[in-house]
Amino acid sequence: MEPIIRVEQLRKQYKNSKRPAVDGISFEVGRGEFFAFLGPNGAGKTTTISILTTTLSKSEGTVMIAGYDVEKEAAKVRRNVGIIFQNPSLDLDLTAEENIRLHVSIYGVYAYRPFYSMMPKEYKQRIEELAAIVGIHDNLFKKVKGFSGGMKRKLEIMRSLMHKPQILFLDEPTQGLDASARQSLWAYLQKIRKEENITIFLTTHYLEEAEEADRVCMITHGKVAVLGTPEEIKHKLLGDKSMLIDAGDRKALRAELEELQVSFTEEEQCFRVRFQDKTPQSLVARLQTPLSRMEVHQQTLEEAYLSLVQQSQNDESRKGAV
Ligand SMILES: Nc1ncnc2c1ncn2[C@@H]1O[C@H](COP(=O)(O)OP(=O)(O)OP(=O)(O)O)[C@@H](O)[C@H]1O
Repeated sequence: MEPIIRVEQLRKQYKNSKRPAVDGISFEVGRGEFFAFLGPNGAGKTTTISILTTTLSKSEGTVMIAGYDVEKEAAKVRRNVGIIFQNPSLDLDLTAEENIRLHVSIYGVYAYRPFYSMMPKEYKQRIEELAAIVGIHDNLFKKVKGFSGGMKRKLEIMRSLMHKPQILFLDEPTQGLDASARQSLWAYLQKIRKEENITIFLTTHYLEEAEEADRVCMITHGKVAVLGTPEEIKHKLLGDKSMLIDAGDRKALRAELEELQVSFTEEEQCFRVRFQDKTPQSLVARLQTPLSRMEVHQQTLEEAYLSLVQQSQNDESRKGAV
C-alpha cells in the first residue's frame, strides 16, 4: 500500500545557521498508523513537522503527503491534514462554535454565514458528531474565554477535524495540561483515530504517550537515530529484558541457572536474569528451586530515549574534543 507520508532525504538549513536543523532524514508512515516523532530540544522536530504541513519551505529532499507534493501541491496537502501546534490559536472573545465556523470558512470548507442556524446541515451534523466525541457539547455556544486549557485543546482538535483530514499532525498536544486532562485527551484521540481511520503524527516530550504508537522515530541533531516499533527500539537501545529473582537456597538457584545456560548476573540481594521472549514465563517454568522473589523489570521508551540522548551527548563531546 502507498504510504500516506513519504519523506526522502529531507534537509533544512536556516539562513545564518552553521549546521542544518534537519539533515537528510527519510521515513514513511502508513495509512491509519500512529507514528511518534521524538527527540531532544532542538533536534529538528518542529522544523520537520512545519515542512510536512506546508508552513515552512525545505532546502532539499522530497515530501509527499497523501500523494501530493508539499511544495507543488500545497493547497491539496492542506486539505488533507489537520494541525495542532504548540501554541493555541483561538479567538477568546468568540464562542467555540464561532471559532470553528470562522476556521472552516477561511479554509474554504463551508461558506461563512453570520449565524449558526444559517450554516448547512452537513456542517451542523459534523459539529454535533465531533462535539459528542470530544465531550464539549454543553460548551459549544459559550465564549472560549472561560475554557480551561484542556477544553481549549479539545476545541482545537475538533476544529482541525472539521474537514475530515486523513492525517492529524500533533506537535506536543498535551503540553501544559495536567495528568487527567492529558489522559482524557488521549482517550478521545484514540477514539477519533478508530472511528475516522486517521493517521496520527505526534511529537511529544511525554514519552509514555508514545508507548502506544505503532512506530516511533527518534531523531537527534537533525538525523534519524532509530526507527521501529516501541519494542524494537527498546531492544535496540536497552538490550535484553531482565527480571530479578532470588531463592532461600541461592546455591541451588545459581547452579540451576548455570545448567540452563541462562544469561545472569549476581547482584547484592538477587540474581538479574536476562531474557528475550515477551515475558519470562517459559524461563520461570523451567526453574525447580523455590523462588523467594520475582520482579520483572519493564523497559520503557523513556529509558530507551534517555540512553539515546546520553549516547548522542557523548558523541558530541567526543567530536568537540577532537
Ligand atoms: N527560524 C529559525 N532560524 C534559525 N534557526 C532555527 C529556527 N528555528 C529553529 N532553528 C534551529 O533549528 C534547530 C531545530 O529546531 P526545532 O525547533 O526544529 O527543534 P525541536 O526538535 O522542535 O525542538 P523542541 O523540542 O525544543 O521544540 C535548533 O537548533 C533551532 O535552534
